[in-house]
Amino acid sequence: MERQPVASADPRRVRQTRQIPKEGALPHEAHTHTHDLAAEAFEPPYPDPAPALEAGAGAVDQRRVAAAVRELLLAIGEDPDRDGLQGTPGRVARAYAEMFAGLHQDPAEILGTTFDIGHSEMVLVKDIPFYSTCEHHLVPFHGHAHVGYIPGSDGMVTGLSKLARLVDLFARRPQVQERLTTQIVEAIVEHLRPAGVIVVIECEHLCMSMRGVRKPGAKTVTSAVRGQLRETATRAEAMSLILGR
Ligand SMILES: Nc1nc2c(ncn2[C@@H]2O[C@H](COP(=O)(O)OP(=O)(O)OP(=O)(O)O)[C@@H](O)[C@H]2O)c(=O)[nH]1
Ligand SMILES: [Zn+2]
Repeated sequence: MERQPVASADPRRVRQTRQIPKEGALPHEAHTHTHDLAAEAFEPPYPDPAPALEAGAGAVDQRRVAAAVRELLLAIGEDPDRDGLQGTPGRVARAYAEMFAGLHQDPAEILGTTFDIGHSEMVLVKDIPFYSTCEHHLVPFHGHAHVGYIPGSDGMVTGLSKLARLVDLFARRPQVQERLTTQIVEAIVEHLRPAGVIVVIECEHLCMSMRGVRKPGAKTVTSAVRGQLRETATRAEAMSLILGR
């Protein structure tokens, strides 16, 4: 399979990697390297840039991510050259390419598939699982999205899977839950021109569970509503469908 081009590495990073001080280095850094650290940072196993799993992944500079992860490991007092960590910068780079692919995707491409079936009642896809990354701590937040809309007067609907793809597109970015919620709503308003839209998101934020305030299980619920779904009766119908498990 043909690999996606990866943006060229920033030469400043190469120099920076070369200048890792040896004097005063931690004990694990004391052993002699028989090869250039910079070259090592850009060769397999760090990184072996992943083929783009999906649109957008190829636009993440995996070589630069790998070099940064190597620095991060050194900064926390680890030895990036020990068994077990040698492939880690490359792995993280490949994972980040996937986790942040949404930065480089266009919602218009997802919502371009529409069908004129003359449907004018609410369509709701609920319990869409997703994983995102908290932009404050770069740890995951995850949960479920519920996406509903009432088609516009032209009766145009989109494919059901496209609503789930739209959630992933915005989730695969450094995010806060509130922005994730409104971006999904705004994309549907812009591209489907519906009569109404509702998005409800329920999440657990690992930055609140595993560190900091340490409240595992606490759920954050956000909603964004536009058009006819702001009206009391239609909103209540949508909420009862969402909450009815
Ligand atoms: N509104 C909002 N806040 C978030 C989200 N994700 C994380 N946060 C919060 O961002 C805040 C960052 O607060 P800071 O005081 O700058 O960072 P901190 O010292 O690490 O805060 P603590 O998490 O309380 O330890 C925290 O209260 C997080 O709970 C989100 O999606 N939306
Ligand atoms: Zn956080």
